[in-house]
Amino acid sequence: MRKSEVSIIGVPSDYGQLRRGVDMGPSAIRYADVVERLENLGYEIKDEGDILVKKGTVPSQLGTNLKNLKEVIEVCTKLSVKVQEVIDNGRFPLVLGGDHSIAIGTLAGLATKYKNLGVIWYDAHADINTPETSPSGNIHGMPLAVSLGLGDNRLVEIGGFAPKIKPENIVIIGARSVDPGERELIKKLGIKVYSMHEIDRLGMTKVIEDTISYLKERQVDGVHLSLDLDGIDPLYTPGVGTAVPGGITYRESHLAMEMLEEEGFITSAEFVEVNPILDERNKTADVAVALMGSLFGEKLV
Ligand SMILES: NC(=[NH2+])NCCC[C@H](N)C(=O)O
Ligand SMILES: [Mn+2]
Ligand SMILES: [Mn+2]
Repeated sequence: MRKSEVSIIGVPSDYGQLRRGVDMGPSAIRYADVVERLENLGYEIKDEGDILVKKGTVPSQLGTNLKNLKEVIEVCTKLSVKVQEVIDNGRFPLVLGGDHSIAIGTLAGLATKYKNLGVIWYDAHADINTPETSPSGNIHGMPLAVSLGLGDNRLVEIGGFAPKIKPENIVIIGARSVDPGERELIKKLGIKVYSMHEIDRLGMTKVIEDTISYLKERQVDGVHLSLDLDGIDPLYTPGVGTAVPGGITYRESHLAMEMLEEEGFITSAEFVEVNPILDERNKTADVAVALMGSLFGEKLV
């Protein structure tokens, strides 16, 4: 990790999907002692509090099939400004979700600072649906597409410019539930995917080694880790809204985080989709914080 000053940004939004409770993710992660965990590793932690997310609004679709579009735009716009501010202050942004739609805001903020940003998308899903291909209308299934400049213009134009990222700078790890339209787009754009098949065949060590050299070849000027807790097998992280069996193990995930830390090129991170209502005794938030420990250099000896 390059920076020793870390800012935690909570984003208590559940507007990107329809299962209530994921808005309590930031509280659950704080309750799992994220601040203490990282402080013990020698980091200077500033909890920036939560982005203001208006609750109890009447859901508006603004004439599309996208659910809660207006709310998602509001949240992501505020988040993008906050992320920029944190980077301007020379700090590492650590974003706590919230559902995965918030990545639209995180990436919009990052893209104002990094012109050739690499993105590691650790997830059971590809989250690269457009309004045309989405089976659900849920915006948490769309953040990669939006950040590539595809989809509803009001999302694409958040921050006033598009696209935020390049297809060749994305690596998806852990995919095992990909919609037909997403598959087509991934092929068309040539996006690098390590699905569960490749993780099984190559092993996580090789997957992360290859990911690192792939992104280095692209000469990225920063690497954002977007970690959806549903990338991990629901045995370990049951508290997620769209669980898919057959996922990455707890050990493999720690290994991945440790290897990324050793390389030292992760420049921002977000941990999303922790839903305490669906969880068992805060298990999923505990895993999230344990993985953050490894990502920030926790070692046994
Ligand atoms: N971030 C997530 N958990 N995304 C799940 C997306 C599920 C499905 N592909 C959809 O578009 O609705
Ligand atoms: Mn997912
Ligand atoms: Mn996701």
